[in-house]
Amino acid sequence: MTTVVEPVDTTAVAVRARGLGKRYKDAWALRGCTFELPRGRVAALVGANGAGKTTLMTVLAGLLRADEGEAGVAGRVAFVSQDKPVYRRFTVADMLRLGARLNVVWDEPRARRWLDRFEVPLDRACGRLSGGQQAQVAFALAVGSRPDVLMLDEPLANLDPLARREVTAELLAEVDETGTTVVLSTHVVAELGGVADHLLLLAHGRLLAGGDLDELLAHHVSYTGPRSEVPPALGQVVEARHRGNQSTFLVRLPDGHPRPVVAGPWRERPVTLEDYVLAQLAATRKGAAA
Ligand SMILES: Nc1ncnc2c1ncn2[C@@H]1O[C@H](COP(=O)(O)OP(=O)(O)OP(=O)(O)O)[C@@H](O)[C@H]1O
Repeated sequence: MTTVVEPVDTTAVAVRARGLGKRYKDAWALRGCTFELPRGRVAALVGANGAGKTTLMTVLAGLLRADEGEAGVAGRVAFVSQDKPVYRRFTVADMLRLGARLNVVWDEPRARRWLDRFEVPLDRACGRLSGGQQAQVAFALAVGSRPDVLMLDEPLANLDPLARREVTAELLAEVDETGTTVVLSTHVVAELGGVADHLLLLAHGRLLAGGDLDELLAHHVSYTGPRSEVPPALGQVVEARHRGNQSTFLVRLPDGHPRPVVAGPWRERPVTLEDYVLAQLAATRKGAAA
């Protein structure tokens, strides 16, 4: 089977995958992956360990050949891998010079601004920087290359809580300023609220859910009430939790029905990204064990 990673020619779509699959020897790490990511979005790529996130990003970035299906990316891609490679003997300033030589497009002030923002010393050898500072060098090189699509594999790992918040804020500023599309894989789902506006959820190499985050969350609701085997309204139960006399259900509302109104003692609350992702991950883990 042939796999093509080719430029996407529509103006609205930044990344497209059609039936994308990748296997390592006989084991499929990614299978039947189909989605379109509109331009200018920040997509959270989430899934359990081994779900296929790194494989998907590496294939989309054109660094790994897929075994089936097609992938397309509009424009230039920058990919910051999980290990955030920097040359240990090079100073940060050397890395900037390298960025200028290796990239077709290079925006030095943009890269320097990122390093200044996170107080990374330009004259220090990368091997003498902390893990978080090395990550900042890798991000600075990526944003300096002015990509159309920026792929970040676990950008928040190694960063302290304040740096995590600041990095996500900077990424949003990048998107606003340049229209860059961002795909970021992460396990730190709680910190993506207000950052990601699109979700790609992988489980066992398959795309379990994908699409506009607001739309997806608006189709789900959480009910808490007296212990019960069933929720108080129609819908597909994504997750049921029972503790003592209390039950909590995360429910996907049926399409084409008006939103149900539930009466006391049941309480209804909107579903957050973290609720949704944790419920989906728990469901796939139970499914796998069954
Ligand atoms: N080079 C490789 N050779 C063989 N199998 C691999 C290789 N790389 C990944 N895999 C397997 O492919 C599957 C998907 O791995 P991948 O690294 O894409 O997952 P991930 O979602 O990024 O995981 P994590 O959250 O732990 O980083 C896993 O089962 C993994 O063991």
